[in-house]
Amino acid sequence: MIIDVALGDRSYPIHIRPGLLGDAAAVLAPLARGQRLVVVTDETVATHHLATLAAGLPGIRLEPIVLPPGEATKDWAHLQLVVERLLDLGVERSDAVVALGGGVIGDLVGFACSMLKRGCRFVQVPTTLLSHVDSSVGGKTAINAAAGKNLVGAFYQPVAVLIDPAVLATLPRRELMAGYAEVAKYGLINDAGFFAWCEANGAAVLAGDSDAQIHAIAHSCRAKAAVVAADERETDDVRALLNLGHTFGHAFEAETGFSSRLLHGEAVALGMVLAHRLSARLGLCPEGDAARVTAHLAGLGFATEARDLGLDCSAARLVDHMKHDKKMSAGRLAFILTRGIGRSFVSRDVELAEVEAFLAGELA
Ligand SMILES: O=C(O)C(=O)C[C@@H](O)[C@H](O)[C@H](O)COP(=O)(O)O
Repeated sequence: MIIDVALGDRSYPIHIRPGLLGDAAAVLAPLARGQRLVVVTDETVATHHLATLAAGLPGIRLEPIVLPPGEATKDWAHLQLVVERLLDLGVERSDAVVALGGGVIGDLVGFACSMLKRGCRFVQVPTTLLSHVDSSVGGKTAINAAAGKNLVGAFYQPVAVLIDPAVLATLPRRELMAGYAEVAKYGLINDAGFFAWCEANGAAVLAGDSDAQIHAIAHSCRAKAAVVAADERETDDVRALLNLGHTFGHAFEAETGFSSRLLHGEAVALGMVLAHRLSARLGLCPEGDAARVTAHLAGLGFATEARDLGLDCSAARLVDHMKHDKKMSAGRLAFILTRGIGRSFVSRDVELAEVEAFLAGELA
């Protein structure tokens, strides 16, 4: 299956097929210069998948750059390391660097490629559910800064995305769940029918049912491709909807120091619950819809209560993190709220004092 991300002369295909990782020559061989491909990955992914990728590319020499796994790798030091290695390897603008891994690798490598010689090509080969359905598509590349998540980066599109859903078989359940939060997000943003599908099939996705996983991936990629085609650089209040749950989520992640104590998807799941509850408190969203979101995510095992995270922080401190949000403009935060399931919108009317009072109640 191929889904197009329609962006004029920067359009690219998302290929989705079980087994694709070990059979990628049709897409990757034409991108190899001098029968060589530079692949940036992490230690865990290299163990599981590098040999499979190589086996499907006979006659092509893979030049791996292997980084430590985890969110901490998405920093200045590793960005510099990747850029310097790519320069040492003589990567040219027309070369295509392969980003093999989850969101950390995809975001970091995409950003490195955006600046290498003012831009070389790159291919996303995502290996987690989260990167299949979200971070590999749309060209948001970034590293984290001391002030917050993804605060330094560029919009920079890959030339292709290769998704092999079979790789999910080796993904720990916790990582699968983190990705599932972003799947459910597409239903909550603007597709109540898909959220109903998630309620019926979410457990199957997490149990490894391949038909359910492929449906979830393909539906999510189509949804994200449509949003990105409509508002590539988040200027028209369309792409910003993909940040549903992220304003709360990024604040929680900042509070844990972007550690594995709280995965991005776990933070987003809780953030989506809170966005619905805050919307209900503001009289925008039916209480029943907020309760339905909580029930679905809690039923799958997500933490849906901020107080259960065991964070030793005040509501004021979380709101301070939110002040670094990229959606701040003229001192006001663009917050993704909702009028109900599938009815999210961008609001600039939310007072941070109101958010703080709401969070204080959630943390108590
Ligand atoms: O692609 C986008 O646009 C998104 O907002 C998708 C998000 O799910 C993703 O986590 C993104 O990296 C967050 O972006 P940020 O700009 O809020 O840091």
